[in-house]
Amino acid sequence: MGPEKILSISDLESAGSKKLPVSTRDFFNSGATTQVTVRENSTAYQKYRILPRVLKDVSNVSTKISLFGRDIAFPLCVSPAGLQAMAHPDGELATSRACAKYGVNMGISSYANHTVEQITTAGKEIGPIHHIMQLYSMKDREKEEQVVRRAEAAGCKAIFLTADSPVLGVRYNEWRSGFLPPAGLAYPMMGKTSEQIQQQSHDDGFSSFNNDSHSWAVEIPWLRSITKMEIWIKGVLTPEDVETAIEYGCEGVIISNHGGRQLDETPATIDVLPDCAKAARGRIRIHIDGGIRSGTDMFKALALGAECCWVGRPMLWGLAYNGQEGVELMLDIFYQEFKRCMQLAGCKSISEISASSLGVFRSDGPLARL
Ligand SMILES: Cc1cc2nc3c(=O)[nH]c(=O)nc-3n(C[C@H](O)[C@H](O)[C@H](O)COP(=O)(O)O)c2cc1C
Ligand SMILES: CC(C)CC(=O)C(=O)O
Repeated sequence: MGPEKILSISDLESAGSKKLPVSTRDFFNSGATTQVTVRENSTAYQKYRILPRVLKDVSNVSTKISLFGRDIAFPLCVSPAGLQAMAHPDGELATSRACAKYGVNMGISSYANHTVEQITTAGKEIGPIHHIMQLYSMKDREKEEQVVRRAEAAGCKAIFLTADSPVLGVRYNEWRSGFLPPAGLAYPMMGKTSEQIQQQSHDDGFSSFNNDSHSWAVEIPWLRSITKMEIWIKGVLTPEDVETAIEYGCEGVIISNHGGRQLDETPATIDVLPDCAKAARGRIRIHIDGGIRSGTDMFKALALGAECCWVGRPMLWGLAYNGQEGVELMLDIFYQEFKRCMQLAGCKSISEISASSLGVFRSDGPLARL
């Protein structure tokens, strides 16, 4: 595909973004207001440095972790992101096939351009894969219940309840470039078309169907009453909310600020991860997304207490670059970098990655141990 050499996720970002019209590129790549959080999600990783242990036998490294009762190839999955047909006509089908080929799991957005049945089938035709279904609390409870029931029937293992989006973030870049969901696209899980979404007010758009009076006390018991799937909360940034998720019996949380697309000036997810992991004390699964762009970022997130990393935009760049093959390339870059990082840091298995592998820069002083 083209003369470019795509070696890193940053190379893929350039090559994939180049293929997109400006308004689509802005919709995918940018975030809320001044985009402090979008930037910091990635740059915050530079506070941390890896302290390798040397002269260790790393000839047989295992990168596997177990998730939803099955080993996945390495601790990276693809976050639920809507409108993947805008990046490539095959959209979520291509993503699902690439994830299955690579042995990792995939999140399906409620605003996918294909149905949950089509997406899960596309992946399973290639190889073993688990999917999770992302859900917004909706004003239309019947519709919400339908999404949950279809996801469960299609074999999804968990609901990721997106808790950070009672209303949409303030997205100047998108609004300046006049982004509108493209005519002709459908959102079959929501039973909507782009044309119907375009009729909502400009700053509500997609989120006009979300329930802004949602609450822990209503949503979680209701979900439990209608499904046996695991319930995870996506969009947690504080130890307090980790504790609440435990109280409500949730199986996991995604430490996430929605890739900086919702509330700007929330902290980088890597910066709140240690406190959240400490609060969890092993009572709930802690995963993370936002700004993860390399194998060393993944290593740092695991060292600071995450069990698994999820990525959104890198998948969209891969799709835009070359459909399914582009997403496979994205996964391959992360896998090779992560495995090589483990070997060079002297870690033979995931359980050997810990805070003792990291140093941190505090103010202007020398590198400090964690
Ligand atoms: C274009 C786009 C669409 C997204 N759509 C959804 C969505 O429908 N539901 C959701 O919970 N998160 C959505 N997200 C957020 C991702 O699930 C994820 O939290 C975020 O992309 C992670 O940050 P990263 O892109 O820096 O890896 C979307 C993100 C992007 C970039
Ligand atoms: C379907 C949209 C609400 C997706 C999006 O822009 C987001 O979740 O950030």
